[in-house]
Amino acid sequence: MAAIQERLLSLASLFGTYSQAIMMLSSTITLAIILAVLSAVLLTRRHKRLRDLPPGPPGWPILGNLFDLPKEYPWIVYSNWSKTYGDIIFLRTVSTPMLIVSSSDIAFDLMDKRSAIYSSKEASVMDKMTGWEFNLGLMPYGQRWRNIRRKVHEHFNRMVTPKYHDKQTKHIQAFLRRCLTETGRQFNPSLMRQLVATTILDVVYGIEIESMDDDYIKIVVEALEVLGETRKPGKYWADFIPLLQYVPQWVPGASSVKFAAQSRPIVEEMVNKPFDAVRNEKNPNDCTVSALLAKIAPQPDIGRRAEEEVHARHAAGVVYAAASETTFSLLQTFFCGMALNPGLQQRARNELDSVAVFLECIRWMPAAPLGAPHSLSQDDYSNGYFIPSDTIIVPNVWHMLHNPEDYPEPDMFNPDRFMKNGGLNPVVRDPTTIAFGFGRRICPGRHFAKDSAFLVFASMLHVFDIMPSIDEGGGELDPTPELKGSIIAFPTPLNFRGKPRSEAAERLIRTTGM
Ligand code: HEM
Repeated sequence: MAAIQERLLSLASLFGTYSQAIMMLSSTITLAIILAVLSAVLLTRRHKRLRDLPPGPPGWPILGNLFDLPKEYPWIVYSNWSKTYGDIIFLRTVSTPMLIVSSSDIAFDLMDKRSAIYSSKEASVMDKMTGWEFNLGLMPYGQRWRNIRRKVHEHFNRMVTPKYHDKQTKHIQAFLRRCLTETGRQFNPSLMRQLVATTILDVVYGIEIESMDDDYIKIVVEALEVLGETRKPGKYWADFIPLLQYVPQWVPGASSVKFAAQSRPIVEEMVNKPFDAVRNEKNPNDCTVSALLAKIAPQPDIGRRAEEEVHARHAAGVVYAAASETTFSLLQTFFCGMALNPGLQQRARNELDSVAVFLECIRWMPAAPLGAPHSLSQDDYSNGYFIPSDTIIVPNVWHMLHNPEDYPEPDMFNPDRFMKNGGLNPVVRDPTTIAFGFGRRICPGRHFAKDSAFLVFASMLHVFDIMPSIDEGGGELDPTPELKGSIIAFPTPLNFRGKPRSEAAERLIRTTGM
């Protein structure tokens, strides 16, 4: 009897296992079918979405458009591509999708109106390796960005910047005196770099320097060269194959690692050296950093205070870096434009005309011809095209500012395009709404940059005539420049010189602000 019971039990258990197995099998099959259908649907949708990508050069398997990326004048190459592919061009470099936007309307639609999802940024592998990751302009959208941005905004918003006019004017007067020694055949552009660097060092760190050879100027120029170098398309492979960042320096071809190891100390010095000089000073001069530190000091929580100090360090560092070469480029453009248009200089002394001159300088040779890329944080559609999450959005600012529909004869330097009946023409698109970036990431230093430009324009034109430079035989050189560079671009060559307008003007320069 027991044996029968045992057989029955084992049969039952066998039957149970079998039925469980059947159930498991059938549920696995069902799951597999569901998964298969789901993935087929997803694949079809994905495929459809990939079919919906904006047009662009075809590229290679895996590497995508890596070899299509232009090494020189990318804004012109992208501008030419837009004639074939339209206002939005899709590219892919290995795994990074990129969208080149050539229309200002689309740029506003994406980065301004949809700024909730188009405001992030992503530091590249090379940015991280070279120490540039601290830069607000490369920081993902989030709390850290918000905190540092707030610090920059507090010290450079429209209401605050007039308080810097005295410092700006003092440095312009010193610049004009230095210009008196340089009124030969050709203007020395390093005088302008010195003006910009001394002003921003004084405003941000309260540090006053006299010579162009000063370390403080060298480090910012060199650190920005590092940034420009890493932006050269296809130059450092670690950006496309991140594993390369772990290759030891001695391995042949480890150029990304070698370059980063040389560059990092330069970038760190730019951020730390002037900041520590203020921090270690018992009675620092009135400046952005001393104000930031004074605000942090009462914070009781040590951890919070340390974090705030790092943010202050990075806020000051990014202003120092972001203001220097951009403003230098803008001033060079002004001098080229003036040398090309001697007749305009008399009029440009008038306030409204000087606004038109400023707008035309910003438009004609934009200091950041490809703006600064934004990153899209979720899938999106634009103009019927699919734009995948994490796409890098590159506004072709140069193309937008050279669009003949908005700006007829765009290659001409012609401030009159902004004037009508003795006033500013409201119909002409304001180039500052494009050249200073978009949406939540718009340049927070634009008011300071504008003030710097107006003060230099007015002071220079008051006492100097700007004219084409002359060669050894006394012949005039053509001051028409072309725009060259990378993340920041400059008019080149600089064929202009300055000459005091009169003896009285020269006396004024020598005696003012001494
Ligand atoms: C002619 C002068 C200047 C030009 C053309 C310029 C242009 C730009 C552009 C195109 C951006 C990127 C905006 C975007 O991502 O959409 C930017 C960002 C920035 N600029 Fe400027 N800029 C100039 C001067 C300055 C000055 C004088 C300062 C500081 C006082 C400054 C501080 C910054 C900072 C901190 C950012 C990063 C903002 C962020 O990502 O939130 N810039 N600038």
